[in-house]
Amino acid sequence: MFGFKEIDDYKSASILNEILSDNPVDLLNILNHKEVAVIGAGPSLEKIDKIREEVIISADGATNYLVSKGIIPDIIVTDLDGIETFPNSVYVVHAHGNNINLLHKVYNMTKVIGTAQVSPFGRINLFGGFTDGDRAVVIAKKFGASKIILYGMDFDSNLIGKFSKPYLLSDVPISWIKRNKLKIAKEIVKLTLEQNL
Ligand SMILES: Nc1ncnc2c1ncn2[C@@H]1O[C@H](COP(=O)(O)OP(=O)(O)OP(=O)(O)O)[C@@H](O)[C@H]1O
Ligand SMILES: Nc1nc2c(c(=O)[nH]1)N=C(CO)CN2
Ligand SMILES: [Mg+2]
Repeated sequence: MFGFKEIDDYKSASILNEILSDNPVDLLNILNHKEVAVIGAGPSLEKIDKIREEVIISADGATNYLVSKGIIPDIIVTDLDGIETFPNSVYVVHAHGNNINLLHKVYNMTKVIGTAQVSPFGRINLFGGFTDGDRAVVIAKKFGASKIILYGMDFDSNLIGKFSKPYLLSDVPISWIKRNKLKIAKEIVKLTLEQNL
């Protein structure tokens, strides 16, 4: 559907594997039995009033807005094209065929877990999920969150939120690719939140 090339996904994952050091981050310790807020970069992001949950996970571009408001996420899930500020959070960095040129951003991070959409190897994990937002939900669920609350997750919107990419000055009409990415994200979030594991 999107024309992503598996060989490029492997290339990106291999480079990330080389960049990462053995630096175990215990996601279970952060997330198990916790109430978790997952923050996306939809247009409603700027309307967030208060985040009451114990743990905050931001999805890529949403991080820039949160940090500008003085909110430092505990965990940042990113494919590197939205994030432009690097607080001392735990990062879950996703390598794929279209972000090889952005992997240098990992040098700005100290606590990093690598993921990719290929079979796991070395320091590369495969937790599931597709976009940064739904992967954040999958991770929260996998590592034992007791409750997951979504903010800025506007899957049916006709707009891409302006914090999605650093170069956007306002919300913009949704592209074909983003609409279809959000469709997949919505389905994964629904199925993940329905799970009673
Ligand atoms: N209307 C929306 N616009 C942008 N993001 C949205 C929207 N609704 C929900 N989101 C969620 O917010 C997350 C963070 O947004 P961002 O655009 O930075 O994500 P991304 O997954 O890195 O996307 P991309 O593939 O464009 O790099 C998305 O992954 C998505 O799950
Ligand atoms: N190669 C490639 N893989 C992806 C991409 C992408 O843009 N390129 N976007 C994703 C969800 O945002 C998930 N996976
Ligand atoms: Mg991104």
